[in-house]
Amino acid sequence: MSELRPTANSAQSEVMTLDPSLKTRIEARRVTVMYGQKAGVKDVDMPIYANKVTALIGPSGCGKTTFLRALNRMHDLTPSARVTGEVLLDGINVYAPGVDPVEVRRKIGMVFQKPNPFPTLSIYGNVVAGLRLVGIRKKSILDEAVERALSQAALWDEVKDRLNAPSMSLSGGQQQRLCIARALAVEPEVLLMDEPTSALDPISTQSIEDLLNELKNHVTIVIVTHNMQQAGRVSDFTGYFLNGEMVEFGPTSLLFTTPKDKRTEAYITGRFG
Ligand SMILES: Nc1ncnc2c1ncn2[C@@H]1O[C@H](COP(=O)(O)OP(=O)(O)OP(=O)(O)O)[C@@H](O)[C@H]1O
Repeated sequence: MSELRPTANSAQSEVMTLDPSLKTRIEARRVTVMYGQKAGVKDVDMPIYANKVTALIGPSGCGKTTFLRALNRMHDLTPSARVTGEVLLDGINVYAPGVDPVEVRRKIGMVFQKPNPFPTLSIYGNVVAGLRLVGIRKKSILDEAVERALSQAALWDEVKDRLNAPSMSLSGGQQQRLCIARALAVEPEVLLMDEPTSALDPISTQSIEDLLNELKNHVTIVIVTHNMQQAGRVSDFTGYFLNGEMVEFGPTSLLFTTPKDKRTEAYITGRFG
């Protein structure tokens, strides 16, 4: 049955016929993540296009987060997890011997479900944390990075007069935008977002959703969401996962209106999941 599997190549060539200007930033090839004897995701092929938002959707436990974390080697930090297959970032396999996982995570940053600013650091201190870690000390460079990253995260105007205030003095939505600014400060190429609005109120959710549309001018975005309406609002491409497999991938507008697979159709019409 493997010839029926939606491969990155088949999905890719079809999508690129629709828009030949698309540039592939990441290509996942046969990515499998095992937790002990159990597969979290199996043989996933998927293209991630540059400066687009790609949503990963599917019912709880289908492997969305597992796949997302495979993209920037986050599973290296989970002793029970083992990843096989390839993740090509601009053509280079991030799992190849000699590739530094810390550098991979600088290029492919991550924002988590719950806002997690460093609680003992100020707003400014949070944004520059990654830059300080790599030895950048010059105040003018750090100041510039703070203004740029906070502006990109649509937080600058709200905090520019209190950059030294504790990060925990911000609202939940502002804390999440601070975490986005922290991730952007090191100028990643890709930003992975794992249900970034699930802990936020509707107004903060909307401000993050509005932000994504602007952010994709600077960075490629992959977002896990269990909210199909959100995927429809924010994403250009969508991958539908079920039982650890990627069932279907395509432009969001097509996948939501004319899904090719009966299982995708059942999910998006609410008959399942
Ligand atoms: N650290 C782990 N150890 C063992 N099994 C795990 C681990 N993390 C996830 N799993 C299993 O892998 C499968 C996929 O989980 P995953 O969290 O990726 O799904 P998900 O689609 O993101 O779910 P949700 O929408 O509920 O967050 C599930 O069966 C889950 O129980």
